[in-house]
Amino acid sequence: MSNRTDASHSVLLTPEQMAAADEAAIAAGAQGVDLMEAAGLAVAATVRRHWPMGPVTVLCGPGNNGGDGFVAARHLRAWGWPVRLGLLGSVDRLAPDAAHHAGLWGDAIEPFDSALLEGASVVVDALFGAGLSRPIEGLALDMLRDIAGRGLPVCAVDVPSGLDGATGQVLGMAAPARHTVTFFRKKPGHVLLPGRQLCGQITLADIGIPSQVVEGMDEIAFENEPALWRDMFPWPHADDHKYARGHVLVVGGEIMTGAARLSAMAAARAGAGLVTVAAPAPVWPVYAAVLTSVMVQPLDDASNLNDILADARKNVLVVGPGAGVSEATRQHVLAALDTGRGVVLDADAITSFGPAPQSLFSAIKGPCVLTPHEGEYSRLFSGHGSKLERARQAARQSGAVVLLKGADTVIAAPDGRAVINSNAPPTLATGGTGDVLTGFIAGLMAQGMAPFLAASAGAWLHGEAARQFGPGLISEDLPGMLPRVLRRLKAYPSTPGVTLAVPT
Ligand SMILES: NC(=O)C1=CN([C@@H]2O[C@H](COP(=O)(O)OP(=O)(O)OC[C@H]3O[C@@H](n4cnc5c(N)ncnc54)[C@H](O)[C@@H]3O)[C@@H](O)[C@H]2O)[C@@H](O)CC1
Ligand SMILES: Nc1ncnc2c1ncn2[C@@H]1O[C@H](COP(=O)(O)OP(=O)(O)O)[C@@H](O)[C@H]1O
Ligand SMILES: [K+]
Repeated sequence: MSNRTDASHSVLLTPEQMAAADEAAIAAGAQGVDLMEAAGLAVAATVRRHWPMGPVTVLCGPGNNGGDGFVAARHLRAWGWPVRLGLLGSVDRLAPDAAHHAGLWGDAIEPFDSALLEGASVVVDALFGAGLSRPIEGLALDMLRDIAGRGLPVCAVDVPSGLDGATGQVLGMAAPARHTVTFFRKKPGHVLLPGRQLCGQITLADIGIPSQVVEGMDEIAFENEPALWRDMFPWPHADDHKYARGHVLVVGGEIMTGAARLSAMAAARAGAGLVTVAAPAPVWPVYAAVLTSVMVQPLDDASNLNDILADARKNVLVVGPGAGVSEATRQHVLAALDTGRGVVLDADAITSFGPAPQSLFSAIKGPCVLTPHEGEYSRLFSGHGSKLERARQAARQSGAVVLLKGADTVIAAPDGRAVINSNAPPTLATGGTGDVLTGFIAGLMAQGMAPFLAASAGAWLHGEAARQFGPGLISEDLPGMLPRVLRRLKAYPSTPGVTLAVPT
């Protein structure tokens, strides 16, 4: 079993990449039947660890996922468990590795119908793996519905059958599992929704595939964790002064003044040396009255924004939170992008370009992060496929790092690097938390962190701050939680291995 001490375990392989990993392992001398033996043993061990001994029903499919089921059944039987096994299809049509293990099982194979579920205290779902090619139908569909309808506890092999390992979407039907055992590396579908919720607790089993088989694979995605970016995190140095830690400028709005203030406070907590809000002149006193460490400069019109931007030490510019959807916001965005400095665009800055996305994309030349939620995404982009693919397409198209928000936030860079964030609790579904995330990212970029790393780190810190706060969260609570989260981050062991930085 993996103990996750190495960042390479946050690699997510698509089913195609996993098949390539299997092939590479076999080309390097591993035997398919041995990989299957290790996989099925890991499943049996997971059942034994999490359930008291009792009647278990193993449901085997026609492919290699079913092969793992035969192995698991054999081990559980050897450990004294009462095991019933049903096969979808016939033994003589099994692929060679699965047929080998069906032979070793050498016990009754029952007809594939609901009688198999009678009296079962746990069901091992070894029908289909992560690479499912078409929607579940027929007998398999009936069986999965029956399992779900009875509320039987399930231990899934690789994925709950019906879950598409590439996208996290359900093809036809999937019965929710309490535990899912997957092999070598997780797949995007284990982390993206709704997949993540269907898997229950995930065990990542080492089945003897050497980790080097991943080297050289293109377009690998990662599950977000500190090991990926912690070594590039901008901790303050002994000889730093405030200007060395960057200066974030947040362009504030006239009506929704809270949003920019949340971003500003968040940028300051993330460690920016200085934070300024450029506040529309009529509401300048509103901002000034409640901000203390954050400075406030009055903003009259676009030309005045250029005056404010003339100070090149303002190295990261935030536009969008509470900005209003308007021509003025569009102009502020273009002025910010024109500086070539770091820019984080959120909310109204994104929506303001809904009618003319290309005019935004052509203006993006420097380091830039776009942080759309799904609604904002669909105003700028027409990407299709999984959330991972849609974020990647948007990053390629815009030339910016795109952070596509939600419970399974995806961060993608124009060069194809991608991270899926999995630590965000649903208490974040409350107004203003996105403004805070924008500020975290800007604050990290101001201290020199590259946009993709800052967005990945920002999303993790955001989720962690919410998690540690617990129930009752409102967005104002998040910046104040950051010191505690940063203390924890600092204590994280340094893990050489995979990082998100572009190799130089
Ligand atoms: N050497 C290997 O390749 C290893 C594979 N392992 C297991 O192998 C699995 C992958 O094996 P496979 O590629 O055979 O995939 P599956 O076991 O998912 O089976 C695919 C088979 O199911 C059929 N099928 C697909 N969708 C269907 C549908 N909706 N309705 C009916 N039939 C459908 C396909 O035509 C094909 O025959 C992994 O999930 C894992 O459990 C493990 O044993 C580890 C080693
Ligand atoms: N159900 C959820 N689980 C986890 N995180 C969530 C959930 N819903 C929203 N979030 C997170 O909360 C934040 C909301 O941001 P956003 O939609 O921009 O709201 P606002 O504009 O009010 O700040 C994002 O970081 C998003 O990923
Ligand atoms: K399965």
